[in-house]
Amino acid sequence: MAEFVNLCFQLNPRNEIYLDLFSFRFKGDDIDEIPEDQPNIILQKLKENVRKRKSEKLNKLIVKDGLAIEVNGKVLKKVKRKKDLDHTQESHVKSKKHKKYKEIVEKESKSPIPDVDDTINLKTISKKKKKKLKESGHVDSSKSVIKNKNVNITNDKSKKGESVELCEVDDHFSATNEDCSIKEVNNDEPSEYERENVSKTVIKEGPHTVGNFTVLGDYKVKKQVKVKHILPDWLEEPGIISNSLTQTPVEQFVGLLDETLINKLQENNITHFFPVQTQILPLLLNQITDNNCYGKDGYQPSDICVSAPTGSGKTLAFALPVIQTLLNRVVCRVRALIVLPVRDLALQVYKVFQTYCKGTGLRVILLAGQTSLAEEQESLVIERLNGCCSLADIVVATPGRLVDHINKTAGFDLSHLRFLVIDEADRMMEDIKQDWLTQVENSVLKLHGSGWNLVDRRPPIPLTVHNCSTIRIAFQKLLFSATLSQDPEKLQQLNLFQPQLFTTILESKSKATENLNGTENTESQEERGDFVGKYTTPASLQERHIECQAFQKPLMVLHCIHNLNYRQILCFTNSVESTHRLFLLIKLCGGIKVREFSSALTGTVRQKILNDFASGDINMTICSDAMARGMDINNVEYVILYDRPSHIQTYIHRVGRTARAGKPGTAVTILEQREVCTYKTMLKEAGKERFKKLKIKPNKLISLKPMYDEALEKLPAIIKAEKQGKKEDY
Ligand SMILES: Nc1ncnc2c1ncn2[C@@H]1O[C@H](COP(=O)(O)OP(=O)(O)OP(=O)(O)O)[C@@H](O)[C@H]1O
Repeated sequence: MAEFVNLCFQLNPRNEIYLDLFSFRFKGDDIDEIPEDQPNIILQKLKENVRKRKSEKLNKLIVKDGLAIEVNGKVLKKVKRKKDLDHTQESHVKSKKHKKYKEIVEKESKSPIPDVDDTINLKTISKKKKKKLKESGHVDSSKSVIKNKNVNITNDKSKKGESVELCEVDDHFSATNEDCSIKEVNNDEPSEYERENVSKTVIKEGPHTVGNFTVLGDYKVKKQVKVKHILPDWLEEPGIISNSLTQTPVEQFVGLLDETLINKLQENNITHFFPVQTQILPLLLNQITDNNCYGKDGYQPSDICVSAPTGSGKTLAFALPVIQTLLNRVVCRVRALIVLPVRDLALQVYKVFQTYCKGTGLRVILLAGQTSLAEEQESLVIERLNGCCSLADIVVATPGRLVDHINKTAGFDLSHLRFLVIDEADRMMEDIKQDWLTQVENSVLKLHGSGWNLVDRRPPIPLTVHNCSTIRIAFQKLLFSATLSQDPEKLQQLNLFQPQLFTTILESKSKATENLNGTENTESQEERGDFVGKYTTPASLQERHIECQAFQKPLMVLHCIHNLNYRQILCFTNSVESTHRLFLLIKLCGGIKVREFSSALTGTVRQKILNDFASGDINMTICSDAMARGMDINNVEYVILYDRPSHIQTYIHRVGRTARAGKPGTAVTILEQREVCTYKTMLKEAGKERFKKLKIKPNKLISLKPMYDEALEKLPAIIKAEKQGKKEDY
């Protein structure tokens, strides 16, 4: 019941209490009108709340910043500074209500409030009065001075941006003339937290007299709550990966990296390592033991989380250590599992593993629905006399197919898993709800045999001396993404063990850290908390935006193609439908080899489009977000964001299809006027403060208009025909 009463109060912002309960109806501030014989609990609560609110409001009878005054629930907009308020003593009106409130507040808060005699009450200056004053010439329209014998309010509008409006002052605008000691009456003692974290800045100017007039003091009370980032140490102090792709020669890794792998790198024209590789490779390679079952010195190795820009070479950063760790394996078992959100991506990573495993004897299998489940099962497990044997050392899979195999493939055994790599980890966390991770963990972390085990695979437990006494088979999770969430709550879902974070931070911050030469001060610590949830884009990426009206968006794409001569373009839309429509339109206009790429196409067709694009047979691909994440397409020079993405993560991944591996690239976002502000706010999340706008002269569009209009005319007929099943094969 009490909650219901509270609700009533919350619902009515003007402090008018409507309580229509048990057919009693109370309205307004007159709590004394509420009959005493009503249900006690309601009445008590009701009265209590009225008092509380009134006392709160009295507290707010304050000349606040810019003199925004709240009286009786009404916010009086801006009455300008105290110097504009020359109140006379004669304008002082003793307010009965004020007395009544004072009693209530004193009773409740036991803290004195200014005596009414010491206050100046600025009585109602209604709009009507204002009008009358205006009419009678008491108001100077240029300066909005209300001249009155007693009241003289000046609103100087001359200052730019300070709109001034005199509003109705209903009841009581009170302030003392003696010592200007209207203070916030604080009924509640500040809590421990408030004492520590809320700093109050009071800027106060005392009253002074000008002739017979007393000018009230103005003061501002600003409460500033210091929000402290309280993060676990591993998130608070990550390893920093440089955003500029400075390179370390591969030769420096001779001795650490197996010769076979160094040769393979050279075969693939990789002579230098990128920062993410320089950072992660030694860390993981140093954990390799003779028997790859165990971590270094028998300890369980830390899980690793990496957040580095798109195209910075994350795939090799996990592929090389995984392959090298497994090089000496004797029995073929599934020891590395790489999970990716979509099939195309899984296929891409599978190809990288195949390249570097060739000739090593390690077997890599793709479980992503490329072939039927039965075919995948055949390639995964073989039945021998002594039971099922694994045919794969490394499995690259999508979560759906992986779960299918865990549940349906006899002999698919993950109990020897050494690495679980989760690529595009933030996207994969969304799929956690599908429970794939629990299923994998259940398959991996089961006890070997029963009773006491010398080696076991229990879920991660706190690292204590006692827990270290049993040797554990190493099981390490490696998380990679360009937009890895650093939200501890989300990461918690992944059951990480002693995790370590490596992240790229915004340039200015890294410089600040560099300047400190490794010594930390308070400032750098504050900044450190700042990069949580912030993402970086490749240093070689140029970002632009075009502002236009909604109907002009296709014209802007045509402008990029025909006037700016953009080629090797990936153009992102927000849906499969708009991908198709835009594709038809661009195709009808001609002048460029264009294809569409979306989840509506089969895997084989999608692969063909990717290959054609990479070889230059196609100059433009219109796509949905199916291509936004992780896809490493050779040759992308321009990315056009035809529709504004709703999240910064989507933006980062889309624009990250170009400017990969240190190559130059340009991303252009087409925005409707109304979207510009949201776009800029979104980009500020990625630390972007400067926005470059592509200005397009109207006459540049005129030449494109006939072509565009003609295409638009033809479009409905084509779409209609398609709906009737007459789909043209492009
Ligand atoms: N050290 C290197 N030298 C030259 N090229 C490299 C190097 N490492 C990786 N690459 C190339 O850079 C491209 C991008 O690599 P990769 O796909 O691993 O990036 P990524 O960080 O995973 O990007 P995304 O976040 O978009 O998935 C690939 O074509 C890869 O072959």
